[in-house]
Amino acid sequence: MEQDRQRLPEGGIFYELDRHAAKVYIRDSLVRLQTGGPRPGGFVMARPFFCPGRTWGAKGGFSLGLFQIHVVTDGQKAAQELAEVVRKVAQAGADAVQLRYKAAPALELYRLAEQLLPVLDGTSTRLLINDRVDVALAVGAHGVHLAAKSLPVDRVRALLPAPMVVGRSVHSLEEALEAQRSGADYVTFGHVFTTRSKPGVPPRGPDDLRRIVESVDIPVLAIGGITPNNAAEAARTGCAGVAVIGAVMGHANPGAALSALARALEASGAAPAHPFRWPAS
Ligand SMILES: Cc1ncc(COP(=O)(O)OP(=O)(O)O)c(N)n1
Ligand SMILES: Cc1ncsc1CCOP(=O)(O)O
Ligand SMILES: [Mg+2]
Repeated sequence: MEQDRQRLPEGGIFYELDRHAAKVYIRDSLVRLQTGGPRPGGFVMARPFFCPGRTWGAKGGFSLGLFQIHVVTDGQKAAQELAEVVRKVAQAGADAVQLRYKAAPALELYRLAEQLLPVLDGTSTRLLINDRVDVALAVGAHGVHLAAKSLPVDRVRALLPAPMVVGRSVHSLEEALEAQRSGADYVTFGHVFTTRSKPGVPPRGPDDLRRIVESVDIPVLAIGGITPNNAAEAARTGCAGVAVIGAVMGHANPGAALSALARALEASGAAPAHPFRWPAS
């Protein structure tokens, strides 16, 4: 942040930040304001590139970058193609890529993760590993996402250093409360909307998502059938963001798909009830 500073004639300092640094700065400042933490050191101005004519902040809609977008891999892509998609979504500002490849042996998952970490270098996108705590630790990922049949959250929390996050998929209020009691940093609830990943299974819907958001004190991500068309509806439940497979991994232009989701979340005018906070690494 230091290298691009200029003193303004009006007083104050102008920092030209790249897109990721700006997003992280704005988001952290807003979280601090929302949660009563120390106030940000500077006045933050954001140019609303996606919403011309709208002045953010005027009506409490200043929520740029508060919503998480986690891209979950679909386990179908070859390593080279996966790395390319990950590069694109990281450049577009994805908060996390979750490597989910349930059929892969540990070594294959490890090699994939090892290949993805340098792709994320210099971006604000974190790497999470689905289920395999050993792989997450061995490769130095930013955290682990636990499934219903994964190891218990409290045992995993005890194994991982504090900067590594532990997330857990939940499918009911009881599971969400249990995950919170056990020390999960966040939970994911779904499937919220109809999704090809769960053919024939009725979605749980945004009302159930809202009940969970209102019952726990940790961030809740929405998953299942999330697209730019329904992301705002999810955001209005107070969830902390979304996790997606198809809308991004299945898109011909994953970067553009990620940006479309981000625009839809921000344009909802909603803010997370419990914003997601990544530990300092
Ligand atoms: C962020 C996120 N949320 C939910 C899931 C789904 O979890 P899954 O790996 O399918 O595990 P269970 O549904 O069996 O608990 C995910 N992978 N990521
Ligand atoms: C892994 C998982 N868990 C609940 S829904 C889902 C799949 C989400 O995929 P999509 O974003 O394509 O609906
Ligand atoms: Mg599942």
